[in-house]
Amino acid sequence: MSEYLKTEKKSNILYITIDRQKQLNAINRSIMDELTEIVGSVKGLDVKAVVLTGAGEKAFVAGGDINEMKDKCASEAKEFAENSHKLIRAFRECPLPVIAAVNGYALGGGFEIALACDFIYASKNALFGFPEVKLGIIPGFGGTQLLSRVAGPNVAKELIFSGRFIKAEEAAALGIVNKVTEPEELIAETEKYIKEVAGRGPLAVGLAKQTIDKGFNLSLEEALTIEASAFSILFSTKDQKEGMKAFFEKRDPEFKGE
Ligand SMILES: C/C=C/C(=O)SCCNC(=O)CCNC(=O)[C@H](O)C(C)(C)COP(=O)(O)OP(=O)(O)OC[C@H]1O[C@@H](n2cnc3c(N)ncnc32)[C@H](O)[C@@H]1OP(=O)(O)O
Repeated sequence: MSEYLKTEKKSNILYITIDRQKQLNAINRSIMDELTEIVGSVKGLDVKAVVLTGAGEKAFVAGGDINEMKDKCASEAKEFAENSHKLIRAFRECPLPVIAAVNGYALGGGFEIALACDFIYASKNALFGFPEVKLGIIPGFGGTQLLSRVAGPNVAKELIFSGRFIKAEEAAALGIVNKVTEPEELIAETEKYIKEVAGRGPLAVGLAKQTIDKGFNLSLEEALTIEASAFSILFSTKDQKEGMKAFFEKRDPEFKGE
């Protein structure tokens, strides 16, 4: 594994920490590829959620590695951007909730990988922005599309055209961040949420994620078809029988993910 990626399994959670603090956790190609591989292989692990975070207090990720990008020609840049999109797909296909716990700078590619997660919890000291236009480029790890989908094209245009940084509270007001915490409470608050989800039916959580993501860009009619199909699949699981039985027996369900 890359010296810049740390993984730890703790209380039902897989923590992935980007740890390249001298460069404010800027991500290069090998970090991106390994991150994609790790997220793509969580299925076999006995965990309920994935938390992606940055080491240290200063940055989540201060962007794609500018040093690595500076001499690329157009075709190399295209390949680089397309490769990074594999990470977005890996996050989407992961059957578990993937939460970005953002501390400090989440800029450019860092903001993009946070947006590629299911949602973002951020500490008060987090700063989000797309400074790419200051470098003469645009976001290329999916940011133009992901931010538009999360906060609307008008917000995406305002932030991307200017390269302006926004604080966690403003990002929350725009619907980009789900929760703002004190810096020292970021991980504890994220864990509190995951503890809540851990008691729910894992197949239901995974299918809810897929249904929301798949349906989001379709017409309402097409999306409702996907929902009906996912809903019906759950009725052939033991978890559904257990969940409803437990309701009438006035006890907590014991889901097995079957
Ligand atoms: C498709 C994706 C595209 C992209 O993501 S493009 C990149 C988008 N991100 C940026 O443009 C942000 C670049 N970084 C900054 O503007 C600044 O940093 C900060 C405002 C985040 C922090 O400033 P300060 O506190 O003064 O720290 P410092 O001395 O600039 O940074 C510490 C070291 O970290 C390196 N570094 C920071 N960000 C990146 C990066 N994105 N790529 C490569 N290196 C980076 C610096 O160069 C420096 O290194 P040294 O100590 O050797 O001078």
